[in-house]
Amino acid sequence: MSTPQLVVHRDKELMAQAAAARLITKIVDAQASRGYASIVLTGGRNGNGLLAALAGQPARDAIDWGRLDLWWGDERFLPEGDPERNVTQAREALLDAVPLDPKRVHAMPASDGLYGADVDAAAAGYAEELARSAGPENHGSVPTFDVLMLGVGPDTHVASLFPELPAVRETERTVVGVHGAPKPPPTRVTLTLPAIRSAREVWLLAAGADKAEAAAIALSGAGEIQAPAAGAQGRSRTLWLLDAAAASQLPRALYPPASA
Ligand SMILES: O=C1O[C@H](COP(=O)(O)O)[C@@H](O)[C@H](O)[C@H]1O
Repeated sequence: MSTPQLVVHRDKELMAQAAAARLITKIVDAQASRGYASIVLTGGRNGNGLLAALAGQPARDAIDWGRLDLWWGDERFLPEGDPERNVTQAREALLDAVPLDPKRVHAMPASDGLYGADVDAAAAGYAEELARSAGPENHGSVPTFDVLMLGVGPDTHVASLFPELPAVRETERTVVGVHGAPKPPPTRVTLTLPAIRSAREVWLLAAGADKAEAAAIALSGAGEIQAPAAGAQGRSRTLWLLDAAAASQLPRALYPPASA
């Protein structure tokens, strides 16, 4: 696993713009080298902020949207089209405005979908969908994600892995149902830490003063059961993208030499 690298931006607007530019470059590079890119989206304020910033960048046209696989790190288990669903918010922020191939947009199941209200069956179904897209080099579990993005909650949760809940302890399955999440809605679907750690690059997005304590805890050697963000690492790179407010409680030793 990779050691976390930090980039601190002046404020959340600049962070969203810079992260969007970084993502465009990653996608274009992956498409140039192997024909397609595979990205995992996150919900929450920072994830949606990045997508909205990307929607406004002229360089978005450099992406071949039809050769982009989109997956989700987690989903709030609600009916299709519910405004609180991460996919609904992502569609509004960006996805409805670009020519994606619908077959490559892998939304997590809704609570009125194929699996009805059975969140554990929905999680198993998404795990199967991931496995079907995996190649031999992936050992049959999940495809190679070029970039997997995660918002960081004020309690250090990432995806729907909340401190101390069973999902963050999962070591075998790639996707699980979450019951009793402390943040509404209580029922969710989430990738597990093993699935997250299969990504080439993991980017953690944290902007705002309410994320400062979480960032400091996760980056100061906390355990992943107590601080799930601490366990989110990519195989090649783990990148924390912060604004100054979210970085304000970091130990000085961690502060990156060049901040923008
Ligand atoms: O509920 C969720 O929260 C986290 C963090 O959201 P934020 O608004 O505090 O940035 C998000 O990453 C996750 O996808 C979402 O389901």
